[in-house]
Amino acid sequence: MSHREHCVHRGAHDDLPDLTAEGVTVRLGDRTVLDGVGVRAAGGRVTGLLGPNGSGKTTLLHVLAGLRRPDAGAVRVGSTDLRGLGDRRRARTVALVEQHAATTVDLTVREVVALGRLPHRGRLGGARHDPRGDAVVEEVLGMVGLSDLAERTWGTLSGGERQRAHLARTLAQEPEVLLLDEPTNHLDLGQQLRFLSLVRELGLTAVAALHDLELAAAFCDDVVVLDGGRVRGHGPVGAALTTPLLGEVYGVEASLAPHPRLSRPHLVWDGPVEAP
Ligand SMILES: Nc1ncnc2c1ncn2[C@@H]1O[C@H](COP(=O)(O)OP(=O)(O)OP(=O)(O)O)[C@@H](O)[C@H]1O
Repeated sequence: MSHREHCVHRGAHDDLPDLTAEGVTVRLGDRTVLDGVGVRAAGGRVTGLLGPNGSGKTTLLHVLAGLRRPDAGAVRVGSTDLRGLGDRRRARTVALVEQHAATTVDLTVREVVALGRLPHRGRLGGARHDPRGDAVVEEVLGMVGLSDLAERTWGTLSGGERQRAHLARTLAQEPEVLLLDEPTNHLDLGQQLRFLSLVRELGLTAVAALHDLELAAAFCDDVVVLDGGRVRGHGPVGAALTTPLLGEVYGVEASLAPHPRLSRPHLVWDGPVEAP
């Protein structure tokens, strides 16, 4: 059963919602970190959030997740404004796999993943009530390939296993939109490819901040390129990642070329842009 099918709040024939941000501005101290950012992450597609260090990716993800209130602008999932949702409803709508999520080392993997069920727990006669909780936890552990490690304590996991456990905890929330902040940091190449393949297979509306443009070209349907808190490029990978844009934003001579064997683009770079 796919993750999409087991989400009871979504009918089998419903389209997945778009995530849209309009005019999002965030000021921190005397700096404008996001400046009128407009983004549309299309339902069921994987959108890469790109941009150099400090361009505003993490700040935008926090706004998209409803964890940071922007100074101006709004975020919607479908037609629902995130500002109108309480914490529990919001957590069932949009969920973020954070870059440096802290976790208590003594918890087992299963207990960590079960934390994702908190927004689904109601109260029945004073007791916590989540009739589907155990089944969902088992299912998402299986999806990320951690069923065999479910009883291991957090402190004993490798970096790649922790990334997958964080993803499983987020999937246990059963969000409609999945946000990921640098999910492949610290993973070896094989783990990077498996992790992003898994994200694609989920079929959710997903937004992933990525530094690796080759991974973005390979796994994303669309990209948003931020620079200095503004959107510099937005659209399908092949149309958005142009040589002039890569030169202006990243200061590199690079272009997308057809992959020699696969029907997808890959990134070819020559080096830094020559100084004029
Ligand atoms: N509390 C703060 N006060 C002032 N400036 C801040 C604060 N937090 C972040 N910033 C600045 O906001 C800008 C955007 O930061 P953000 O972490 O969103 O960028 P990023 O694109 O995710 O960066 P990286 O790729 O390096 O992780 C940076 O210049 C950062 O220094």
